[in-house]
Amino acid sequence: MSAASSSSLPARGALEVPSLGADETGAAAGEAFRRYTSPSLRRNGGAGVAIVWFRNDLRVLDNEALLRAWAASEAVLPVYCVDPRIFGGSTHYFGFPKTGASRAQFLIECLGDLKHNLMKQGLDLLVRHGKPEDTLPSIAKAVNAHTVYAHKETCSEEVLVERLVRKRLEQVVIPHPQGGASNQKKPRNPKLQLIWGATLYHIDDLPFSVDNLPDVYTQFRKAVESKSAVRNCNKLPLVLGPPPNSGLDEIGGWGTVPTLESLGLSVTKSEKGMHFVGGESAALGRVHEYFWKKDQLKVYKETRNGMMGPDYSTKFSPWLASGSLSPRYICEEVKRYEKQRVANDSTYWVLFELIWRDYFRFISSKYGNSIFHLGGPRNVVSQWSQDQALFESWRDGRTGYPLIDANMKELLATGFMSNRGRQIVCSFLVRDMGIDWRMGAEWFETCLLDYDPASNYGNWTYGAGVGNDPREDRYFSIPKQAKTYDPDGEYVAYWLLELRSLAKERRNFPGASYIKQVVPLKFDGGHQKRDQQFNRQRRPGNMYRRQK
Ligand SMILES: Cc1cc2nc3c(=O)[nH]c(=O)nc-3n(C[C@H](O)[C@H](O)[C@H](O)COP(=O)(O)OP(=O)(O)OC[C@H]3O[C@@H](n4cnc5c(N)ncnc54)[C@H](O)[C@@H]3O)c2cc1C
Ligand SMILES: Nc1ncnc2c1ncn2[C@@H]1O[C@H](COP(=O)(O)OP(=O)(O)OP(=O)(O)O)[C@@H](O)[C@H]1O
Repeated sequence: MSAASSSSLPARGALEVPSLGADETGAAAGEAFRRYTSPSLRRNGGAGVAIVWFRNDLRVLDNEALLRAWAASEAVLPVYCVDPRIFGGSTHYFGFPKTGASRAQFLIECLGDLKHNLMKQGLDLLVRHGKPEDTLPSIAKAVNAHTVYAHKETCSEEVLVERLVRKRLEQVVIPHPQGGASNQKKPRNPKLQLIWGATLYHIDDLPFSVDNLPDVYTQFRKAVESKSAVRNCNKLPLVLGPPPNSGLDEIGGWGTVPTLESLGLSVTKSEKGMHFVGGESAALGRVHEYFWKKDQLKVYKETRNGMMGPDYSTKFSPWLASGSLSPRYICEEVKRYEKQRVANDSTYWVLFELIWRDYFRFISSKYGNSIFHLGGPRNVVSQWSQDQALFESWRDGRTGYPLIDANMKELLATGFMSNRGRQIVCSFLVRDMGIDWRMGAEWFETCLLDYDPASNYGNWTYGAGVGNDPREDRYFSIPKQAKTYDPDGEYVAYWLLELRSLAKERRNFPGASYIKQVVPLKFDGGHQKRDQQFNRQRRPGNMYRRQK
């Protein structure tokens, strides 16, 4: 399938995703909220104050932590901690910025929109700069919160923070709220209540324990599709307010959503490509735009391997990663579309891809830190280089291969790259350059708007041939990929101006008209045969050995 036509991106100026504008976006979000509001929902005897600690779940719709807090209390306090480890820290091995400026900007927009949507529900968002384990206990003490509700994460950095928050909350003492049974009225500690909510399929509904998760994706998918059901989205009451009426002044009021400058970051808005608008409203707007307005869902499977413009794929990933969009909401919209318009392979395929996302999330739980280690979950031993000059030529889009360079420039300029592009640049870095795959993964961690540890490291370990599934060990031939997915060189000429004047068939093969190639390709002709030969050579026991 070739890439979408260049007419889908203007030659100058970035295209907003969604491209609806504020009014239409607001209307689409409002309509979604109306559909999911149930006026008959009532608090069920809740007492006292509950805190919602927002993490990667920056939404109001289908946010179970928020709803559980509402049901269990008389007043809800939503809190977000601007964690210096996330906004100021570095990646683990190679010290790149933990969160690049583009993603920070996207998250700031998510927070602004979350605050807005919470206010519409009679609440607000308390924003604090600091580590959750330092800030949440003092907030809990000030408002006498009996519980902190939050979504459960799976990777060790986030799990460590959960552990620290729990421990520090145990050191806080609060009085018991009025009205409980008399034997429960002694002072107590706020509890941390963690809720599973990032995946399409709930972890409790899997037909196996996470430790017994199949290592082959297809087995996982078939099992959940046949034996599990996706839960319904949680309905919202008419209002979620009020917030607590005392204690907030003591801790300095609601605080403000940070700006890029306040985080010591700056970003130059790209003149090209896509500009993603952060926030739950934009996310709901994008679902409306892609499914209903542009009616793209029915052709998704045919277009999804494209590289140009907003509509070859859903572009839901940045909102899914920040939690501004619930995968269950997407699923319900797919079902609604299938009823009202058409059901075909394409409508199903979006769910197929969302199951990949689930799969990597569960894999991160099963395999723990090994998804971040050089040998990956299978502990594969191999020779890797950390050649800085080669890595930088990849990072900056100066390899001499237009398809690689265009993709890397898109990533740098916009924080996004297509799935096709990601597979190609990953294969090039690890197979043709022989560079330590973690350098690539960490650079993606810095740049991607949709960075998600499980999906990023899961896909990189697959691409590097060290993933949990030994059969996933593929070499992507650059000439073959260029001919198939960018036959007229539209994509490379969009990102590399110097190629525009060349004949279409030469843009991906410019020879001396373009910069010198930094490495030869492992295989550059007779692609099919060579690809297979390469894969055979890399099987364990030859280039790869398994560690005993
Ligand atoms: C090396 C590499 C690194 C990646 N890093 C990330 C990452 O950090 N975060 C991330 O969300 N995705 C990552 N992906 C997966 C995939 O490239 C993106 O999810 C996808 O390109 C996002 O665009 P989209 O929303 O238009 O996807 P669509 O094609 O519209 O797919 C719909 C949704 O399905 C999910 N999905 C699709 N493909 C995958 C996949 N291979 N793995 C997991 N989920 C998938 C995503 O949530 C996506 O939004 C990576 C892929 C590779 C090869
Ligand atoms: N959310 C995350 N994003 C990126 N990396 C993560 C995340 N969670 C955990 N990691 C990585 O998991 C690894 C955990 O490191 P840690 O030192 O705790 O354990 P380890 O297994 O001994 O690893 P190492 O020996 O490589 O340091 C690190 O590579 C860390 O960066």
